[in-house]
Parts: sequence; C-alpha cells; structure tokens
Amino acid sequence: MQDDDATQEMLSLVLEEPDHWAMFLDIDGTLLNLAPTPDAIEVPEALPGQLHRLSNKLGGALALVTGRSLAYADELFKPFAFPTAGLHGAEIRNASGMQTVEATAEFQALKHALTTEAEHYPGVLIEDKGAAVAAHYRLAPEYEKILEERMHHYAELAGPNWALQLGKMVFELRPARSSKGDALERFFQSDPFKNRCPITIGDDLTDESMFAIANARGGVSVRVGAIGAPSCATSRLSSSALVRNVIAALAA
Ligand SMILES: O=P(O)(O)OC[C@H]1O[C@H](O[C@H]2O[C@H](CO)[C@@H](O)[C@H](O)[C@H]2O)[C@H](O)[C@@H](O)[C@@H]1O
Ligand SMILES: [Mg+2]
Repeated sequence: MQDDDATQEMLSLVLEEPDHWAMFLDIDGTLLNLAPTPDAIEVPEALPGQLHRLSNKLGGALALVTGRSLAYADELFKPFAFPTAGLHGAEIRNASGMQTVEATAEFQALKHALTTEAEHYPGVLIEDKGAAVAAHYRLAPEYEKILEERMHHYAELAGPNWALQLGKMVFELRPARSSKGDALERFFQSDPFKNRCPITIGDDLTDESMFAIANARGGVSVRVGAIGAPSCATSRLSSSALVRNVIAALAA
C-alpha cells in the first residue's frame, strides 16, 4: 500500500477507533525532513501542537521512538514531553518513569579517540549522544568506506554492550541492550499503550524492529521514503511531508 491508500488507511483506522490504536513515530526522516547535519533539522511550527492534540485523541498513546537522545527529542517538541524512547530504544520515558544510560569511562575515552581521528576526515561529523556516538559522512561521502572500517574497529573496542548501527549516511555505536522493537514492547507493558494495537512509522534500518512488532501484533507498519530499501513494513509513504499531512489531518 502506498501514499494515498496508506494515508487513507491510517486516517480511517484512527478516526474510527481512536481507543484501539497506539502510534509510534520516528523523528529524523519521518516527522522531520532530513537535513545536511544533525543540528540543521527544522521542526515546523505547528507540529508539536498537532502531535499533542493527536496524543490526546489517542488517550496519550503516542510515543516518539528515535535514535536521538531523549533529552534532544524533548527539546525539539517542547513544551510537550511525549512518551519517548531514545538512543534506538536504550533510553525510555514511559508510565514507569525514565530510564537513561550512562556512558562508561571507557566509552568516553573511545568517543574522544574517534573525535580526534575524525579530524583527519574533513566533513565527517561526530555526534556525541552520551551513551551513543554517531559518525556522519553526509557532507563527505568519500569517507564512507574508511569510516565503516574504523567504526567496525571501534565497535570491537567498545565490546558487547555496544552495537554498530547503520543508518542514513551515518555509522553509530549505540547501547546493544535494546532496539526500537524492544522499546515498543516496554511501552505495551503499561497504560496508556497496554492492550492497544500499534501503528509504526519510520524511515530507516533501525525502524525495522518496530515494524516487526507492529506486524506481529496485527498493527500497521509504514516505511517512509522511495521504494528500494527492503523492508518488512506493509505500507509506504514517499516523504516526511506526507507523514506530517497525516498527523495534521488526525489532529484536526
Ligand atoms: O531514529 P531517528 O529519529 O530517525 O534518528 C536517526 C538518526 O537521525 C539523525 O541523523 C540523520 O538525520 C540527520 C538530520 O536530518 C542527517 O544529517 C543524518 O545524515 C541522518 O543520519 C541523528 O543525527 C542521529 O543521532 C539519529 O540516530
Ligand atoms: Mg528516522
């Protein structure tokens, strides 16, 4: 299912039975257009309020599920503080409170070594996310191969508590203990998510684990972007703009 059909499906499902559904939304490339650098993203002025109204319609069962840190996600959508899973599922704020992850001294040293090494790769940006770190090559695609090799090396150094996460023009080291799919299961343990059916929308490899949970629970999974990348999502929306149209229509 694509664009018009996928949009129509989500609108009718949620508007007809708002008490039945829970929505799980990725941020970069899904709610927001991709930008040249991590901090260059723009949050459309109306979006935080629309998400808030939609969340109210769903009885609070709307969560952000992102590779960003929880604190960064909160900044983007303030003054609202939605239930959120950050660092690809490793951090979570749900009804049970907030769980974050601390970087160990060894991981701090690793981030320092990576940042120093990246000075030799002009245009490569290192994003320090606390217990995760991202090496972005969007501005310097010529370094993709070397960066991939080096990030495999740093992943080995980091040990089994960290995993290498591939993304859009980025290699990340993230806490290995939890994926976005695991985060969904944790949301489902308590209200307002308990006993609801998931609608998941995401654009990247990291979102596949939440699509799998949505499919297994009889829900809806939507991958954003052009057809091409293999995905277990059952529907497609070709752009973040279309995602925001769905959010606006559901919030109205
Ligand atoms: O799970 P998400 O909410 O989609 O976060 C995934 C990563 O998004 C960010 O990087 C990506 O978006 C940047 C801004 O558009 C872009 O410049 C970059 O090339 C993309 O990879 C973010 O910086 C990462 O920390 C997130 O893990
Ligand atoms: Mg994304």
